[in-house]
Order: sequence, then C-alpha cells, then structure tokens
Amino acid sequence: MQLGVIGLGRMGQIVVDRTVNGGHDVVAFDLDDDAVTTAADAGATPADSIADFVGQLGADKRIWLMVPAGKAVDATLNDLDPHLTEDDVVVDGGNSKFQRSVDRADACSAAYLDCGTSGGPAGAEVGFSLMIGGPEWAYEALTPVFDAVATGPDGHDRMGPSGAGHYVKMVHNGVEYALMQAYGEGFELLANGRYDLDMESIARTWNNGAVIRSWLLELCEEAFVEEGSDLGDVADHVAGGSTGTWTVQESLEQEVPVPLIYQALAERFDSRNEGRFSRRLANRLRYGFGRHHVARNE
Ligand SMILES: NC(=O)C1=CN([C@@H]2O[C@H](COP(=O)(O)OP(=O)(O)OC[C@H]3O[C@@H](n4cnc5c(N)ncnc54)[C@H](O)[C@@H]3O)[C@@H](O)[C@H]2O)C=CC1
Ligand SMILES: O=C(CO)[C@H](O)[C@H](O)COP(=O)(O)O
Repeated sequence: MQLGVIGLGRMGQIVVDRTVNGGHDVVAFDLDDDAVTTAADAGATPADSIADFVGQLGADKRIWLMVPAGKAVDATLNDLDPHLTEDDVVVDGGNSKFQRSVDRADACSAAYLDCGTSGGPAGAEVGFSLMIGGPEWAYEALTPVFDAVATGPDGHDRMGPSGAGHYVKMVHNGVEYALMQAYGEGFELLANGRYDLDMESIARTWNNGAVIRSWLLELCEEAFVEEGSDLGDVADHVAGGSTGTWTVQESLEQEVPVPLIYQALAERFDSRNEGRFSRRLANRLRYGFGRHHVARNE
C-alpha cells in the first residue's frame, strides 16, 4: 500500500524505513530539506510541499504524522484538511495529549487515528509498540503499515475510540518515569552505600535472569559502560515531563492515586531547581523553633 509520512526526524525516519522495508510505497515530507533527502535515500518519494505531498498520494490517502506534539500537529492538519475526504485516514504517531486528539478527530475531514508510539529511536531495529485509538475501519485499513512499523502483528492494537491510543501512551510514559526513578534510587543507594560496588557489573548481573531485568535496565547497563560507573560528567538535570504531568493530572481527575509516578515527576522537576526555597525555609525554621545552626551559602 501507499503511505504518506510527514515529519522525518528521529522517529519519522524509522516509520519511513520500516514501511519501505515492509514493501510499501512511501511519500515523505518535512520542513527540513535534509530530512526529506534522507528519506528519499531510504527509498521514499520526496515531496517539497504539502501540495506536492498530497498530489503524489492516490485516492484513499493514508497519512502518518510524526511531527512534534502540539502546534506542529495543528499546523500540519490545517494545511492537509482541504485535501482530505472521509475515505482518507490520518495517523498521529506523536505524543499528543489525548484530549487534543479527540478534538482533532472531530475536526478532521478524514478518519483520525491517535497512535501512541513506544520504543524510541533505539528500538528501530525491532520495531515499535503502537497503541491506537479511533475508528475500527481506519485501524484495519492501516494494519499492513502498523504490521511493518511495529514489532509485528502483536506489536500494535486498537485500544478503543478516539483518544484511547494517546491515553494509553500517556499512562505508559507515567510508568516509564516511575521505573526510571526506581532504578535510579536503587543504583544511587548502591553507589553511595556501605560497599565499594561496580554499577556496570550489577546492571549486567541483574540483566541476566534477575526479576527486575528489563530494557530500561539494559539501558542502565549501557549508560554505565559508556559513562563509567559514576556516570562521569552526566548532569543532575532531567528534562521533559509533559506526558508525566498529564498522567498525574488525569489521576487526580479520576481520583486514582499514582504516588510513585507523581514522586518520579516531582523528582524530575526538582532536578531543575538549585537552592529549593522550601529547603531553605526549613533550614531557617529549625533555627526559629530550636535555635539550630542555620547553614548559609558561602
Ligand atoms: N524520540 C522519542 O523517543 C519518541 C518520540 N515520540 C514522539 O514522536 C514525535 C516526533 O518525535 P521525534 O521524531 O523525536 O522529533 P524530532 O524533533 O526528531 O523530529 C520532528 C520532525 O518534524 C519536522 N517538523 C516539525 N514541524 C513540522 C511541520 N509543520 N511540517 C513538517 N515537518 C515538521 C521537523 O523538521 C523534524 O524533522 C513527538 O511527538 C515525540 O514526542 C514518541 C515516542 C518516542
Ligand atoms: O515517549 C517517549 C518514550 O516513551 C519519548 O521519549 C518522550 O519524549 C519521553 O517523555 P519525556 O520527554 O517527558 O521524558
């Protein structure tokens, strides 16, 4: 079948590669000409504008968006919409907020699939895990492409109606934050505890048969191999956070406690703060009630 892909960055190029390798025809567009050239080198037909892109797609257009979540999705849909009919299908494979996907599905002239994509650029060779929401017929129409982009037929499924795909991916990311935090805390205690331990050796040993083995733990091992057991000059600063924030917001709305995910998110925010006001105030308050020594900045 034929697929149009818009957004040819870290993830979009993998969608292109795997779809081409699956024996399908791909038309590729990105605002960045170099990204289009890379896709063309991988076997896609390049497009130099949205008009050129839609012109190269046949009837019953199948389009995969892999642009950054937010404004880029709306801008692309705005440009595409005049060219779309109800027989066409648009997939948003990015990390869009699920409520926005429901709104976009309502507004879009084509059938709209919200597709949570997991696996990241490092998972390109095995394929992604795809969590899809939207009309059943559209999911079935795209199944040959999902088979190619995912690890295979078991690597994708329709989660439910519009929004359900990005909802499941949002929660997936919350779990990702908590798992990262759990590994981080365990290694921190091991690194600063009572024995002189080798983090790389522990990660390798755990990855071979331990209950807590996982891909994230393999990535811990890789990090210790590449950075050293003390993580060298890797900074104490964690970026990102939007999908984890949405997960916590949703848990509050649904009154479902997610303390581990919340704590992981809070630690991430904390990593961006130097000299936390709350800690400075606690330091000063101990003087207030107990005349304890106030530690002061040099
Ligand atoms: N990198 C990752 O590990 C994962 C990323 N995602 C999601 O996938 C989406 C894409 O992520 P990446 O590939 O990492 O981003 P990226 O920044 O590597 O690539 C984005 C591409 O979109 C292009 N672009 C931006 N606006 C455009 C527009 N209006 N029209 C056409 N092209 C446009 C950019 O030129 C760039 O080539 C995001 O929503 C991200 O959250 C999902 C799972 C994993
Ligand atoms: O979806 C992903 C992995 O599953 C992306 O890598 C995402 O960017 C991770 O979230 P954050 O940037 O908040 O760490």
